[in-house]
Amino acid sequence: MEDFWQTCAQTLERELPPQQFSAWIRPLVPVAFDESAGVLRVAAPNRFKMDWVRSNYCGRIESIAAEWFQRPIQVKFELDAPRAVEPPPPRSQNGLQHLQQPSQGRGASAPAQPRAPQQSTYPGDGPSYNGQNNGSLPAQQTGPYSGPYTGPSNGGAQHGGQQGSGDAGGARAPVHNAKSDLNEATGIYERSRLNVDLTFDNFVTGKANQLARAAALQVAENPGTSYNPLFLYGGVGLGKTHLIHAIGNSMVADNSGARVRYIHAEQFVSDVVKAYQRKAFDEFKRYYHSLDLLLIDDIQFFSGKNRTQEEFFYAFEALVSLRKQIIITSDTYPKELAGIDDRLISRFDSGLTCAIEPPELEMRVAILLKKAETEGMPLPEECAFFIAKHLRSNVRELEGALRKVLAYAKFHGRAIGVEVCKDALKDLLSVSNGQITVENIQKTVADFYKIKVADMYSKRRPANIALPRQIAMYLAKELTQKSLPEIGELFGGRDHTTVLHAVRKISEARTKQAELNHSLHVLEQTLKG
Ligand SMILES: Nc1ncnc2c1ncn2[C@@H]1O[C@H](COP(=O)(O)OP(=O)(O)OP(=O)(O)O)[C@@H](O)[C@H]1O
Repeated sequence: MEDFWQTCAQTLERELPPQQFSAWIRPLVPVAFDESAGVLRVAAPNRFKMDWVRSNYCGRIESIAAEWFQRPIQVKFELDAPRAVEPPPPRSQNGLQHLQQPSQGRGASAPAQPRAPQQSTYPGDGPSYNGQNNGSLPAQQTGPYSGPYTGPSNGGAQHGGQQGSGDAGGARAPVHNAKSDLNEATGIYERSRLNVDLTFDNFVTGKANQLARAAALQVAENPGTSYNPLFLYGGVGLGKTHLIHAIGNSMVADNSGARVRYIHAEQFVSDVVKAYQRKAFDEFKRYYHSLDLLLIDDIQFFSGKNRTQEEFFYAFEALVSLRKQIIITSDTYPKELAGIDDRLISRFDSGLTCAIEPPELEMRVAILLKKAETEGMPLPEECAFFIAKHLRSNVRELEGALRKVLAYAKFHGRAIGVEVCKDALKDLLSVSNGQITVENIQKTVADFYKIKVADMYSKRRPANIALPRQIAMYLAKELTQKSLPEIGELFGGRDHTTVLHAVRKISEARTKQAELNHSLHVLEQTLKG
């Protein structure tokens, strides 16, 4: 594995600009290689990097691995290093009321003078800005916070594969003249961190996301006036990030002068940390409060970060009062967010909150067909159905599977058909089929609702048992290949109509009850490991 990783790293080092290689590939550590399953596990130092690397480099690493091992290899990313620590709120625990003055305590050890965060361990650490600070230059600080807001911080956005990044979150501070250079040299996409590839045009719509898409379009057409904030939530890989980039791209297309900024919440935390280190909150505010559109992704990362929440609160108030648009994504709906101040939660709730659900079969098929077409390798419909039937959880997983099938067919010189899909996805399919059994579901749901597993088969019908049992039946139908009678049998010999009733009831209820839907997401993710 080490030999492979060395070769892989060398290959990528040759292929990528040095900043990208240092920022994204160098920090990766191979963890284990499961020879029989053909699965290589690789650790990334934080979630932001993990997601980025997964979205942008996974395919390439897998193809290098396929060449090296002479067979398809699946690369799985996982988290490695501890999370960042943000500065304390200025004076009190309850955060939002107290703005300026960094506090004492841990913060007291922060530098008295602004300095370049060269030793930064914050999660948003990224590469230097588009090669302008390539590491050979000494990091200099011209003003307390001159970098990120003229040449914005690395927000984790994806610019058509051209990863730009700023100093906030970067391993180094901007060079002395970065401000003027960046103003001239960087275009709108570098400033906004928008990914030009994520648009409304290539966002496939279905029941699962039509409301969210309609709201997003409405907001893109009438920013600041229709729904403010727009709060989109849903499980991993369901298209939240795609949709908010689409809004940003649409707004920029309509008005190239619009001040748009996409930022991942972890990066915002990192910006707060830097503003604190450099005593540069004025500049921080000037930048964030002057945007026309702020797109902030995965707000759940603000959990427990009081100072960040406070700064965000002020940015929020400033922008909304100026009728500037804010769009937020999260893995859950506002009231369910843990460790977030109530005042923020009530503000998140004050605009429009929309869920994005896992895609239904037809939508999964449509997504696969569209993605394959974009790749220039049309996929026969029966293959799209085959993949979509077996992989149900999210779009990212579908994309990964499609990449595998296309690479496998190319590598083995075979025409794409269901047999190729079966071979290419063998490991993936056997893992997911093997893991999720009805027994597994019964146990997981019973644990989740704190009832006995035996209640899954019993005839008892109090509500606190009946509902989890119906949920378990629903999940059994969704996540296994069992028929309704088979499921009924495994639930204490119940009739298939009882199972059908449960499946219909839960699938309808989850579209209306956000809390239930969230619990189902958690259960689905748990079961899928
Ligand atoms: N409806 C869709 N149509 C086309 N592509 C989609 C759709 N939904 C998601 N995708 C693609 O799936 C991938 C994952 O989507 P995205 O990153 O937007 O998910 P997310 O909900 O933000 O996930 P996370 O919570 O993990 O950040 C992206 O490549 C995105 O383009």
